[in-house]
Amino acid sequence: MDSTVKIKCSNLNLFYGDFQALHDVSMDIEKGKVTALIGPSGCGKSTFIRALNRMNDIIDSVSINGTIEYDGMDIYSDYDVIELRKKIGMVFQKPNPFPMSVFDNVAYGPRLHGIKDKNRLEEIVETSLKQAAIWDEIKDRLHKPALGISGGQQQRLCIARTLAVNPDVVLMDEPTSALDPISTSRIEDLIDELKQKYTIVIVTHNMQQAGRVSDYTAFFLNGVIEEFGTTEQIFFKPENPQTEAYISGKFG
Ligand SMILES: Nc1ncnc2c1ncn2[C@@H]1O[C@H](COP(=O)(O)OP(=O)(O)OP(=O)(O)O)[C@@H](O)[C@H]1O
Repeated sequence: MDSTVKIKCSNLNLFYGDFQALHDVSMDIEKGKVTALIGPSGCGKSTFIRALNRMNDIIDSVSINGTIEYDGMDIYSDYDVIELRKKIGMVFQKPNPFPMSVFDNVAYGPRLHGIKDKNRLEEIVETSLKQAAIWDEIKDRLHKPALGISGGQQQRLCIARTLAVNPDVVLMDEPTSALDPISTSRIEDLIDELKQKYTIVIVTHNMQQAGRVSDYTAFFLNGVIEEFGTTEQIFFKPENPQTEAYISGKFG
């Protein structure tokens, strides 16, 4: 496998019962870059991003064929799902902190993976909150309930919680759709910083956001990748008329 490819998806078909939600999807996700998934509602973006860390496994009706390789290993046959989700973390559309303190939210994953030493946990919590650009705002409220902080802070806390288990890839499914413009802009700045260390895949409905944060963009339509390329090419020189129509706001 090409060493710049972090995740290689080949001829992926995904079904919910009889309904086929993804058709023959192939995509190379490049290491250390941000890849945006765009397309109208119901075109399969969330289904695809959830396939990358096997979040669809929890849905009984789902069946999949094709392959997804992460660092050259098949995620469906070579990985234990817990280990896979540690390496490929996920941030959801709505901030979903656990009903516990800020500290315990971030320490949750490391504890689950066997870290018990108090000093080590404190170190991880601080580093993760710093990486998620929320430490300064929250450092005096570490032992307060996470549900009591603002929505934008909760989403950065959820990013910190994802980073605390030292992932390699971070999947973000519309991470700013529930946030105000200032919180959105903070998360976008954060994505820019995080890509120095992580490979990021982001689903977004916001075209400006895709343009601002991503290096590569995939345009999905009816469960098919209509076009995939550098964000610059997709936005300024789309080859497919459907991509052009979507980007210029003619549908979706
Ligand atoms: N659990 C499920 N069971 C059955 N069908 C589903 C399930 N989840 C999604 N689908 C269907 O699969 C298709 C793709 O849905 P998906 O959520 O992946 O689209 P999307 O592009 O992320 O949409 P949106 O932008 O609205 O979030 C849709 O037709 C949807 O109704």
